[in-house]
Amino acid sequence: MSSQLSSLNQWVEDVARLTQADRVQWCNGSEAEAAELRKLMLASGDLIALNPDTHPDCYLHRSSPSDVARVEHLTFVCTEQEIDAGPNNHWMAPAAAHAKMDALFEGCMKGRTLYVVPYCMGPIDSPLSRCGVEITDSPYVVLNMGLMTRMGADAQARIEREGTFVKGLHSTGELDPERRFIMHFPQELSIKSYGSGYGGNALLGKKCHALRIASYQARQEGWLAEHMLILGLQNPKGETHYIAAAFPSACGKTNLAMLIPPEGYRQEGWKIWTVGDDICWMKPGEDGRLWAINPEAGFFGVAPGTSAKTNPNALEMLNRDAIFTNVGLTADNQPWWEGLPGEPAFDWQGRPYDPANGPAAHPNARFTVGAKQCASWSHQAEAAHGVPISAIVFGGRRESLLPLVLEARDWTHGVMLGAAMGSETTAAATGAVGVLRRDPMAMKPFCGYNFADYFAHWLSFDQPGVSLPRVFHVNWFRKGSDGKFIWPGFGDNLRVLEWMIGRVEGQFEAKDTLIGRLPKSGDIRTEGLTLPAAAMATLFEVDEARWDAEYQAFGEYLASFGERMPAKLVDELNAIRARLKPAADLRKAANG
Ligand SMILES: Nc1nc2c(ncn2[C@@H]2O[C@H](COP(=O)(O)OP(=O)(O)OP(=O)(O)O)[C@@H](O)[C@H]2O)c(=O)[nH]1
Ligand SMILES: O=C([O-])CC(=O)C(=O)O
Ligand SMILES: [Mn+2]
Repeated sequence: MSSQLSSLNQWVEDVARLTQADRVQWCNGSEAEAAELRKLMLASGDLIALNPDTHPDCYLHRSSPSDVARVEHLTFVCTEQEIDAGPNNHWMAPAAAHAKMDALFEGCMKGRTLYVVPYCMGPIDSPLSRCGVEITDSPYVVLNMGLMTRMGADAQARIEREGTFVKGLHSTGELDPERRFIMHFPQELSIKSYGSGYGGNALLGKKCHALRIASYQARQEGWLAEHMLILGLQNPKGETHYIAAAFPSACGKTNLAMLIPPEGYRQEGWKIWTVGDDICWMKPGEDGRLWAINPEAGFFGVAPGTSAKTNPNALEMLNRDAIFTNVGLTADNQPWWEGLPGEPAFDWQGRPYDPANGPAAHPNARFTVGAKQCASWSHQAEAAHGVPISAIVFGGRRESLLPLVLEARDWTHGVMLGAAMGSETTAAATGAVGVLRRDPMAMKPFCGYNFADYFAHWLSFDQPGVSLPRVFHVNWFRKGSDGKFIWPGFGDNLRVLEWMIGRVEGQFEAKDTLIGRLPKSGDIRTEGLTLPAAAMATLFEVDEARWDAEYQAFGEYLASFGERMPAKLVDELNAIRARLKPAADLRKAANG
């Protein structure tokens, strides 16, 4: 027996003893295994079969009402030194965290089955991929990991060959919010999660491994683990450019990744290919470009708002072999959420629908589905070497200030634009919704180490001989004085992607401004849109005084990290501020 196998076996044995599980089941990822689990869950009521005529092999799962989103206040990064986790993370000393968690795990699987779930994040034969094993007592987690990762025998074989793997230990426990913690030990490549059965808290391959642990590893090994979608944009000449985009949770990654071009663009031959919708691992290749893989094999997407109008590709892939979590039901047992036609009969908690109780679907209701069911799924998503990235896009949900699109002058400025990201909060995490918060690179909840070191890591990619992607910032969410979104968004976002790729190919000039490069009037095509007269002007308005205030706050944020913050980033910001201030004063005097 290889030593890896024995270390895996040893760990499983130790956990089985600690948790006092009734039985241990090694998962091989077969269809028979999944069918057996579904049968078990249908019998226990953990799954409800949906209408077999409209939704064959589709199921509904209802979470405990107090367990419907990620819990950032209960999520910890446990490095030896607190400063390595940084002010951007909650921290606990590893020894204290292990003691706390092991006390919770002690005897917690009595009467339950312990599932051993080996998985590979990324194509099974890719050097960019990394493996892990999740131990869980939740069959829901096993089913979801089966859809979201390359799970089972092949992954186990790679682990036995390779040696290192991330150890993730999970129990739903009693689903008591007072006994719930998500702990990360990046220096040990391990995760302990207790008391939640929900998505990002429980499917440990996703946010816990592929972002928090992987970002830490990536820094040491010279790559990047990011909260980004990856799409291929094919132009009428048949050439495909790949774009990676970071938007915070519930800010449009899945929608952009599956975009269907507006009618006129379709006729010209434009097409979007989906490589990933949530996570991107990228590394400089021998040619100096960044090459990216999607470590996931499925989609765990936000259901509400998904419709034939906003995301037809997603809707179409959800009518078979899918799991729905916390959606409503129609009278004939179809899944229902706000944004779909028809009427709900039951809400996400199984109560007869009553608008007085709020929406029928929980705002963070999700679907889980294998990626291959997506009509726009890219053949390149399985490529071991990944895809070359031409453009990196940052974006947030901002009702004012941020223009529709902005291009960075160079890599350092691009890193600054990413670091300066802010977004209004959404239902993807528990807490108030719609509050502006800083969310650098959409990684605030997911970076497994000190943001100051993270920004330095990003800056370090600018080396002689590299050809880094161009960097952009977008905002689909700017609102007019009527309180409505100005930009139509969704499919029409292609118009903005077209401009970006035009910039990459040297087809368009841009307008240099104090905050970055903006499109020249007319370069973003608006034919076929019915926009209010001044819409484009409003979308690109630059208010120097408000930018100065924004960047003053950003400067204070950077300063809050102290000495560790790279001077290069601070200098970049200060150089911009030095020009903004006089411009703001000048404008004030002119208006004055
Ligand atoms: N106005 C507007 N809303 C959008 C646009 N794209 C997405 N949305 C809305 O944003 C919400 C979330 O979109 P998703 O694409 O699921 O977000 P995500 O970034 O993939 O979310 P996570 O899975 O949580 O990481 C949905 O309610 C969408 O309808 C857009 O271009 N304009
Ligand atoms: O992690 C989750 O639960 C879902 C998700 O993609 C996010 O919140 O960004
Ligand atoms: Mn996400």
